[in-house]
Amino acid sequence: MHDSVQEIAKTRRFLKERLQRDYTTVRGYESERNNVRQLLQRTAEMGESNSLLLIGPRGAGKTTLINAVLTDLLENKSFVDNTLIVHLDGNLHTDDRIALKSITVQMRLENAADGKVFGSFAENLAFLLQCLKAGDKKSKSVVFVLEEFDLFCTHHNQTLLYNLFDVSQSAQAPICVLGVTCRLDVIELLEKRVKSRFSHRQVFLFPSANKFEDYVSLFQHLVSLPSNKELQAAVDRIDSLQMFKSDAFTFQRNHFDGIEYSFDKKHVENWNKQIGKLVKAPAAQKTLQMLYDFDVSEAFLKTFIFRLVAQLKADAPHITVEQLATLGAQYECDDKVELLCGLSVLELCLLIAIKHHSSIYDRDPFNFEIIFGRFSKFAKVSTTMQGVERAIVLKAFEHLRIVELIMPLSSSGMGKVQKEFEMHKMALTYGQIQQAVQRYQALPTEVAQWAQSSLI
Ligand SMILES: Nc1ncnc2c1ncn2[C@@H]1O[C@H](COP(=O)(O)OP(=O)(O)OP(=O)(O)O)[C@@H](O)[C@H]1O
Repeated sequence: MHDSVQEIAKTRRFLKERLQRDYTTVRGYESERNNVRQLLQRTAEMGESNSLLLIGPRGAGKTTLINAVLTDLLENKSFVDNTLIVHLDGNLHTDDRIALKSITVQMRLENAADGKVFGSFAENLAFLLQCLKAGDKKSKSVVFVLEEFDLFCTHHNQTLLYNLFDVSQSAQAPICVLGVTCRLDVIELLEKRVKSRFSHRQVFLFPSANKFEDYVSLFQHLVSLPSNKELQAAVDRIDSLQMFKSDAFTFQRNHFDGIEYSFDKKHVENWNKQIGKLVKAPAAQKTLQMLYDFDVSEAFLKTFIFRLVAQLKADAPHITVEQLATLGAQYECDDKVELLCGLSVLELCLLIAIKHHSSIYDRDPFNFEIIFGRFSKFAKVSTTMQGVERAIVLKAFEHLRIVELIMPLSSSGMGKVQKEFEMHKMALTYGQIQQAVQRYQALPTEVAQWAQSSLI
């Protein structure tokens, strides 16, 4: 066999890396991509300042689109020479001071700014931009990419946004501000003075649903291995982008380093042949159809494949139909039933008591006392539950509430009503309890019988 242990390890690592880090191949969005590309080009080549918001739902491919455009532009030498890219993220740069510090670092101007005292944010930013002007040569352009743009709107006075948009509107220095967000109403979040400085250029990304055949070929593409030539191109593309990003964002860099990404030709052939067979198998098609119905997005498919690829090992060197089906089944299963199967027998007994109470009293609310009474009747005649103390049963009842399998009727009652008398309702269907009883491992027979009976 050509599938040596090393080749399998390499395959697994390569496929995982590609799924995680190949942000450069974007499918669709042609016009949106051109739009962003032209804007960046104009900033770099003509020194125009611009601002633009890229808006779309989570996982729509906004970041991917920007990275793909940047990678394209990196092939152009004048763009590389004339441009600096600064990445900011609303989740990381939670206030303007942190953001400014990061901007300074990413522009590699810590030394120039060291020891200087600035009167205002605007002064500081102006200084940084001024530093980019070298003698009488034209100034370098700066592209600011603001991920989670909406979070910057919550900063005090929106100072960063105000200043960036202000510069982008005046002729101080060529900058391009690209905001990325999933909030459609983001414009409404801007203060009046900020809004008036924004160019109101907005690009919306709405993912169009793939056809099922395209979904299957995408799956096949993502799990197939490229030939060695294509492989090198892919690795170079990813690395060139990483190298270009400034130091503050190089934490992901060089992941590809130290690994020789060349595969044995025979191994690639075998692997791809096997994948070709896999996607044609009816059982695999069924699983893919289920995934397609569940979520058509590429982001979801990639996560699924990642989990699949992670299972590759020396004694399981191929992706099989069975693995695909088992993993797919996990998306179909009921999480609540899984949770019920992890409860203790006592907790499950309480749920059975609740179920009996609900079916007798037409889903009337219940409290601990009611359920304890019902449980005690069963415990008296049972061998496994006899002698369980009340305090322990109360603890189990409270646990059911913590994991939200039962819910208090009103939160206002808390504190006033003693906890044993607080009314609750069930957040489960009878079917879910029934399924859990059937699937629970080593459940005492008497408990299972009690769950079936309608007498108690
Ligand atoms: N059109 C597309 N082409 C290629 N990959 C895509 C596309 N759409 C989504 N993806 C994939 O989906 C995943 C999420 O994409 P990305 O991070 O770009 O989304 P996003 O819109 O920026 O999400 P968020 O709002 O969470 O930042 C990535 O793995 C990306 O490769």
